[in-house]
Amino acid sequence: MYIDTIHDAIIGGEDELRQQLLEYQAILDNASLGIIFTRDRRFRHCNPRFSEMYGWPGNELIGQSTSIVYPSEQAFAALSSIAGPILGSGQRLDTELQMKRRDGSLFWCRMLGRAIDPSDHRKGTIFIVEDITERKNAEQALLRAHEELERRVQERTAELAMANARLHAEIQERKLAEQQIRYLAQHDALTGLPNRRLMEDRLEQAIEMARRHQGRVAVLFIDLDRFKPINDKHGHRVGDLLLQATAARLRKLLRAVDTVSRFGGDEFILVLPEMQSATAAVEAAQRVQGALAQPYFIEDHALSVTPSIGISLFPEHGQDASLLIGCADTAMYHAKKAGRANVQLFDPAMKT
Ligand SMILES: Nc1nc2c(ncn2[C@@H]2O[C@H](COP(=O)(O)OP(=O)(O)OP(=O)(O)O)[C@@H](O)[C@H]2O)c(=O)[nH]1
Repeated sequence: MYIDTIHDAIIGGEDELRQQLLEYQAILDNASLGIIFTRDRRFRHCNPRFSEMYGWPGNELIGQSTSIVYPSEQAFAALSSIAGPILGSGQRLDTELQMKRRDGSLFWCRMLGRAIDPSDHRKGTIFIVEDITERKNAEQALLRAHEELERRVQERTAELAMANARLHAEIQERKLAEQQIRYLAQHDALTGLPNRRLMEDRLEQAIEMARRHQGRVAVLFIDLDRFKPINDKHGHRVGDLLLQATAARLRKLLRAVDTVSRFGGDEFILVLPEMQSATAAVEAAQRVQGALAQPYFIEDHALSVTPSIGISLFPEHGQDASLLIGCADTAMYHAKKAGRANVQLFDPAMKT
């Protein structure tokens, strides 16, 4: 069909020119890319591949406005505003855009354009068009797959962060539980004071330290006098409150290095490291006695209870915790025998 046009265009019938035109025509007819010539934004010429790509058979596009293959007037205007300056300056237009087939369906194109003579736009423009729908679809599928992957990674990261937070919380809970168990194993439930086991540990440590520095440790064994009648008269509950109040008073008297513990029942043991002398230990015991002898006001009852206190000293009375506790107990027993409410320093003669 294009052959006729070329025949018409050949004036003079020079064989060489005719041959050249036939060759160009063959290129256009067989190109796998769509090729068009436009002038004044109208189709002047389009090759079979272009007609096939856009669904316009034969010469139907020739003479029509090029806007007919754009999805909308706006899309056409947008492309024109980009293409105008590029083509006018002699550069090659290279763009990707959606175009419209005759049946209204859209497809993706790569469009290359160049003015035939940039200095004279009336000479028209040549456009080469490639259908890149498959590549675009593949790109979009890849993009969607990438987005999906990104979403899953984020989801998984969030899940892991939550699992991590749960794990941390569990570890924290377990640590707290362990701390609580350790605390309960080392403290007296009623008064919150260190229990016998913890006191013995601390006493061993104090002995070790004193041994290294040629120091002295005092052990004060305190037993409340006639505590049983308070229980009997006011009830066990008041007795408990009195034991708690006693513990609070003892705590107040002590230095940071000292340990006050509940040994059991109405018995308390004080471990006083860094003791200068036996006299200093006796004075400390007397201060304890004075503080405990003050009346207690518990649930409208004014209660008085005195302590009997026995003292032993490291290194004079024993080399380990159990010996020192035994000596302090013996001294306390002597305080009871001496009429209660007094302080006794251990003397080996007490054991005989
Ligand atoms: N309320 C209360 N009483 C307790 C607790 N533990 C032991 N007791 C009581 O404390 C009393 C201790 O009595 P003892 O030390 O033997 O005798 P006491 O009456 O203090 O007399 P002396 O020590 O000889 O002066 C007993 O009646 C125990 O039942 C406790 O946790 N709470």
